[in-house]
Amino acid sequence: MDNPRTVESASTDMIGQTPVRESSMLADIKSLIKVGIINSNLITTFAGFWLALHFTGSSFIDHWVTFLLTMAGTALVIAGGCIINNWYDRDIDPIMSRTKNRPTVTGTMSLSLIKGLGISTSLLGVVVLLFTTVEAALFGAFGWFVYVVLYTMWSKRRYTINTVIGSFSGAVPPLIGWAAIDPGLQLEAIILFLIMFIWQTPHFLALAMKKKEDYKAAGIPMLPVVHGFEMTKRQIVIYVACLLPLPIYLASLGSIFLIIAFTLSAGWLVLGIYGFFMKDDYKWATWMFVYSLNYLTIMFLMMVVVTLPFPF
Ligand code: HEM
Ligand SMILES: CC(C)=CCC/C(C)=C/CC/C(C)=C/COP(=O)(O)OP(=O)(O)O
Repeated sequence: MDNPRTVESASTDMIGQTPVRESSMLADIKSLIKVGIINSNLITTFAGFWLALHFTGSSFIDHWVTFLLTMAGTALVIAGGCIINNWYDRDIDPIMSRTKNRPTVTGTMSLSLIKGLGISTSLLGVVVLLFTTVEAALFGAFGWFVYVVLYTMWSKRRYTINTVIGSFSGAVPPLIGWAAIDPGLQLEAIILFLIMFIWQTPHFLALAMKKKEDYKAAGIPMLPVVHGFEMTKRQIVIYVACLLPLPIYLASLGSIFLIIAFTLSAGWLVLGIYGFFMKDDYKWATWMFVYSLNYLTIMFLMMVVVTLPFPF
């Protein structure tokens, strides 16, 4: 599994000195597991879990242990995948300003410890999910395999469709949450998967535009590096437009949700099209990236809010 372009050890620098970095172990761990991405993925996992309760007429109180196992198991599987992703990318992360302070680069944690942590955390996560349903554990293992093997080790460094491949993994957490309650899934579960699958490309391509020079220096064939900004902006707008009709399939969540969902999607599309008239592509890409995070949070939290049992 070793990466041929591996830095033998990040624990010492060129003259054998261990680089010292003013950062706590906690900061290193948070950076290693990509805590920001985990937190957001747990929102979509919980939305899947909650809507499965809603559509099967089950009560949260009767499933609070399953809830804890689902959230813990999913967090562990994603954390394990992110740790191994960082371990594998230790040769390119020093080149990119965004990733050069990770412990896999600075050497504040040993690479063997990081590799062991990644494998054990991943395995623990799948085992914990097995205590919910086998299907939830299988979805977790699938998402891990796509992220670590098909995205990180295979497509990320070779093809511009790496983002599409990675999107299969990022769209899995809502299915983990749903399958923990209802292993057979329902149409609504597939719609959650599709929203996440489509959302990730504009989310990431906006970031890839901002970090184009970093990715170019690291030799990563992200779309803006290979095909430039105009093609990337067109792809972003097409993907955002594809999000527009999806809430129709969640009409059973009621008119308040539909109005909010359409407004969110239409707003993102208008901002996307505005990008063809803006002079500052970097400012536009920043707006699109920030909008993507708010879109995700509001959309999935609203799915829970509109299905809360009243009175609370
Ligand atoms: C193809 C799939 C995806 C790619 C390539 C991708 C890529 C990235 C990258 C490179 C960053 C910057 C992280 C950093 O600078 O450390 C980021 C940030 C972020 N991503 Fe994504 N991401 C993807 C999917 C997702 C998914 C599925 C979620 C949540 C459900 C998500 C949520 C976030 C959040 C919340 C941030 C900002 C917080 C942070 O920087 O830690 N991403 N993404
Ligand atoms: C069940 C399961 C494991 C789901 C995966 C959820 C998840 C981590 C989604 C994000 C996918 C992704 C491609 C992140 C960016 O990695 P990157 O290597 O491009 O980011 P980097 O450059 O910041 O390291």
